[in-house]
Amino acid sequence: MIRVQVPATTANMGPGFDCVGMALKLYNFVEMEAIEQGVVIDVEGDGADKIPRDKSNIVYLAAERVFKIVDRKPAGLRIKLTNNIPLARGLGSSAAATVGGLIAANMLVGSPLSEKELLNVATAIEGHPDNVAPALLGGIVVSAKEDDDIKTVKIQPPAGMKCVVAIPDFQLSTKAAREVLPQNVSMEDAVFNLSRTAILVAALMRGDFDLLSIGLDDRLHQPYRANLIPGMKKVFAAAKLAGAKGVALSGAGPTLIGFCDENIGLIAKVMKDTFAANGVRCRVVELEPNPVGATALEKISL
Ligand SMILES: Nc1ncnc2c1ncn2[C@@H]1O[C@H](COP(=O)(O)OP(=O)(O)OP(=O)(O)O)[C@@H](O)[C@H]1O
Ligand SMILES: N[C@@H](CCO)C(=O)O
Repeated sequence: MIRVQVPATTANMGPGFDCVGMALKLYNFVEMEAIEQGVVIDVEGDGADKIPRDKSNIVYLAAERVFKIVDRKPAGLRIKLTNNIPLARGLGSSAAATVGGLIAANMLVGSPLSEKELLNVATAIEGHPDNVAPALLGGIVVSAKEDDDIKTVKIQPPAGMKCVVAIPDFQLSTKAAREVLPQNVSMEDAVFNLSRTAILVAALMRGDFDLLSIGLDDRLHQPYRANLIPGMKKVFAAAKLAGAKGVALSGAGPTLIGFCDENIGLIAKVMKDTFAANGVRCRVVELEPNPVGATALEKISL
């Protein structure tokens, strides 16, 4: 039986749309074993009542992808999912499921695929690398797609960086949050995001939290998604007033994330209160950046 732990991730980090993401210390677990026949899927935890237990399950689909690539397949498969990452909230639940399925299936057939190959397959499944790369590699990962090959640069999260996430009680699928984005953007907005992404990466590498305020600014996706998340701009403003060094939409939302080095309790409170004042109930959780990516916890040969 294979057991894999996969971290949650916060993608984009403001301007780094589809190319920057960071792993967080919150985990899903994927267990997988070969059985004599059939497909058995058990799900516990977040979304257990919503996640399919048949061959449309994305963990199963990821496993099938590996079996097809390596042309080796167990007769039957048992999968158990234990989920702590909230579903469709912007914390990389689908990336964790995909990465967990790929790693477990690869191990089940003797690990023929390298980490790099798994990353390329994971990105092909997800459509963009910003969640799957940090889910697999840990830390903060900047990714660039070169055809089907993903180039990555991993940055260790700066010492002392803390995160607070405000997770609304409604779901927002990535698909829906991408449908509101424009097909084209102006040169001015493109340059705005280029400069902010460069500053973001410099700030993270230097551990310069004061640069985060400008480095998390974005014009490519957050302004368009604001209408889907009541109170988003007000929560951003309140968190900054309370001491957050920067704030962003986590992934495709609706979760909002604040970055700080102090005052985390106050920032968490104002984010929750400001969401509530705008009619959104949310759960606020303090989460640390995670230097470590997906990890195989044990491999037991039966
Ligand atoms: N553990 C899981 N097992 C099977 N399917 C899952 C699992 N976790 C998520 N999913 C599927 O992925 C969907 C959510 O993916 P989506 O990309 O919309 O959001 P997200 O990954 O949580 O957020 P984001 O990509 O913005 O960080 C769920 O509705 C479900 O269909
Ligand atoms: N970069 C993606 C992350 C969510 O999957 C987006 O913002 O749509």
